[in-house]
Amino acid sequence: MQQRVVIKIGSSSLTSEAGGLNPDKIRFFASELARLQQSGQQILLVTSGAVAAGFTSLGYKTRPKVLHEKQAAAAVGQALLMQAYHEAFAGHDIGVAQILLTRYDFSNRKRVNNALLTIDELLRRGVIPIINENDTVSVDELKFGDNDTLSALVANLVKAAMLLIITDMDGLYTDDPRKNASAQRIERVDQISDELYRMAGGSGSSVGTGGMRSKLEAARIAMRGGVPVFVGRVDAPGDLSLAADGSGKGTYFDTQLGNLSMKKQWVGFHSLTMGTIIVDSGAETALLSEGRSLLPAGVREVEGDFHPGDVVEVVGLDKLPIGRGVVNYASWQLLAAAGLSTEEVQKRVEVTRIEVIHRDEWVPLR
Ligand SMILES: Nc1ncnc2c1ncn2[C@@H]1O[C@H](COP(=O)(O)OP(=O)(O)O)[C@@H](O)[C@H]1O
Ligand SMILES: N[C@@H](CCC(=O)OP(=O)(O)O)C(=O)O
Repeated sequence: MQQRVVIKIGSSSLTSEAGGLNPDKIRFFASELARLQQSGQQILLVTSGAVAAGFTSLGYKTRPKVLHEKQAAAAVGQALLMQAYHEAFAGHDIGVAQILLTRYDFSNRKRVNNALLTIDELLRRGVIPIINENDTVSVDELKFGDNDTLSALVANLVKAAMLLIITDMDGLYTDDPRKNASAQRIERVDQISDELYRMAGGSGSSVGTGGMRSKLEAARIAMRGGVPVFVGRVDAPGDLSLAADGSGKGTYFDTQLGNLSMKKQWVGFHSLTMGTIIVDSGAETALLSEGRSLLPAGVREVEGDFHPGDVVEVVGLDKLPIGRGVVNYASWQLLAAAGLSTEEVQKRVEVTRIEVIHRDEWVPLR
C-alpha cells in the first residue's frame, strides 16, 4: 500500500486577518500537495478556513464568536473554500472531494467505517479528500472546536505515515513568540509533558482557534496511534516535501509511545464516554505507573448512567483526566461497590468481572 500523509492547514495559513480566502495561498498549497502526491504518497487534506472565508460575505466585521453565526459563516465559506481548491488542483490535473465530519461520526463505528471506505476509494483513484468539520450540525460538546484534533483522528483512522500540521508559526516555542521575543523553538519532542502544555498558548491570530495548545493535543492523539507529527510553517516552494522528509521549518513529534490497536484507539479517542469514575491516588498510580487494572477499592465517586461495555472517563481527585476504559460494571453496581475490598464486592454485588476496568481495555491519557 502507498504511504498516506495527512496535511492539516489552518485558517491562519489560508486567509487574511480581515477575513476572506487568499487565492495565492490556496494555489501555493495546491502546488505543494501536488508535488508531494507526485513523489508517490497518497494525500489527505484537512483544511480549516470555512468560517474565515465566509464571514465577510455575511456582513460580519470580524470573525463571529457566537456558535450559530460561526455556523452560518462556515456554510457560506465552505463552498468558497472547495471552489478555490477545485480550481487550484485542476491546474495540476488532480481531482478533489469534500468530506465533512463531526466528532460523533468517529464515535460510531458504522459511520467511521463508511467514511474510511469512501476515503480509500478516493485515494485509489488519485483524488485528494478534502476534510473539514461539519460545522452546520456540530453542537458544543460534539464539536472538535478546532481542526487539529480532527486531523489527528483522521491520521489514525487512515494509518497515516505522518501528520503535517501547517500553521503560521515555524514550530512550537517555549512561549508564544508573538508575546515573548526570547522564546526558543523546540526542534523535537518525544513525550508530551505537562511542562510542554504550559508553554503552549492559545491562538495568536484573529482567524485561528486552537493555538499551539490544540496542536499539542492533536500531536498527543496521533502519537498514541503511532503517527509521527510535524507542526510548522510551509511558505516557500518545496517546503512541504522537506517537512515530510524530516527537514521542515518546525517541530517534530516522534512516536516512541508505541502503537495503539484500533480497538484502543477507539476507546481512547473516538468513543463518546458515558460516565466518569473518580479514583483515589493509589488507583491513579496503579493505572498510570504499574500497568494494573482498576479495582473497586480505588473508586471514590461515580458520575453518569452507564452499562457494562460502555467507555468511561477516569479522573483523579483533582478531576483531571487520567485515561479512558471499557467498564465492566453498570453505574448503579459501581456505586454499591465503590471503596470496597475485592472480597466485600464478591459478597455484595453480582458482577461478571471484579475489575472495574481491565488493563487490556484501558488507555492512559497522561
Ligand atoms: N508556545 C508557542 N509556540 C508557538 N506558537 C504559539 C505558542 N503558544 C501560542 N502560539 C500561537 O499559536 C498560533 C497558531 O495557532 P492558530 O492561530 O490556532 O493557527 P491555525 O489557524 O494555523 O490553526 C501562533 O500564531 C502563535 O501565536
Ligand atoms: N471548521 C472550521 C475550523 C475552525 C478553525 O478556525 O480552525 P483552525 O484554523 O485550524 O484553528 C473552519 O473551517 O472555519
